[in-house]
Amino acid sequence: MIYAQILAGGKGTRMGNVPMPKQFLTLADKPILIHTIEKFVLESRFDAILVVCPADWLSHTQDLIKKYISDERVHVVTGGSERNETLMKGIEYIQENYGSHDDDIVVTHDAVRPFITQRIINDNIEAALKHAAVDTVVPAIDTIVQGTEGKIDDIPVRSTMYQGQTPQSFNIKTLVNSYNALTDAQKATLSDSCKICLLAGEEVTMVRGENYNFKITTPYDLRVASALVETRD
Ligand SMILES: Nc1ccn([C@@H]2O[C@H](COP(=O)(O)OP(=O)(O)OP(=O)(O)O)[C@@H](O)[C@H]2O)c(=O)n1
Ligand SMILES: O=P(O)(O)OC[C@@H](O)[C@@H](O)[C@@H](O)CO
Repeated sequence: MIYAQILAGGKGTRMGNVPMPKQFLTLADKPILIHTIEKFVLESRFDAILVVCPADWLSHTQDLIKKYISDERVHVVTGGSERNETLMKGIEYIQENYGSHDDDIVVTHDAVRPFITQRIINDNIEAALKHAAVDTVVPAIDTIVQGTEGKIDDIPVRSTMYQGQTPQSFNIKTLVNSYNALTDAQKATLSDSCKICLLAGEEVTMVRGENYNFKITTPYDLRVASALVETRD
């Protein structure tokens, strides 16, 4: 089975003083989350598409999906307090409702990356059918500087540096086994999901992202996203 999981369980604190978590803010004519779901329902190979949202936004999310999306594969699930807890809640839902098979894969995506393309989704599915873990990346444009307490520790060779995006896609069994093998201290250091597998010693394959597949994190990002939507319409 091939699943999609759209991670929409965050609060969007870096978006500042807005009335709702950023995934529900309007971009052009509809919520950011809906733009993202629309890209996923176009892919017919998904058996189910989970939208994992904050507990107190469950009925709002269900109402939005009723209004904008008519696809029976879409299900709304309650997320967790950390991003990877949200991911694992979605996996629990999959295993409880559809069972567990060795070749099951999941394509996970940030709800707040609405400019994902069909090419990126397709490349993730193809790669995850062959490899246990897959990340979507773009080559670093700026030089990456590593530092602590105001001083540079290292300036890695830029040609080996990438910026991680989503989707991040996994063989579900590998993901669950890797997550269960981590200590709480390791879990606390994670800023993405591919590192779950990396820390567990699994190989993680890269597929090409796009610069416009950026994450809407700050008010600046929302302005850029609004400008992009307008020029595309
Ligand atoms: N407990 C969480 C935290 C985050 N996310 C999702 O992960 C994606 C990327 O995370 P990020 O941009 O960090 O979102 P927030 O955690 O909402 O933002 P912030 O860190 O500014 O509060 C978002 O779609 C967000 O909804 C999630 O599903 N569950
Ligand atoms: O660290 P942040 O909370 O900004 O983002 C967490 C994830 O969303 C992020 O790691 C993926 O989008 C990959 O970059």
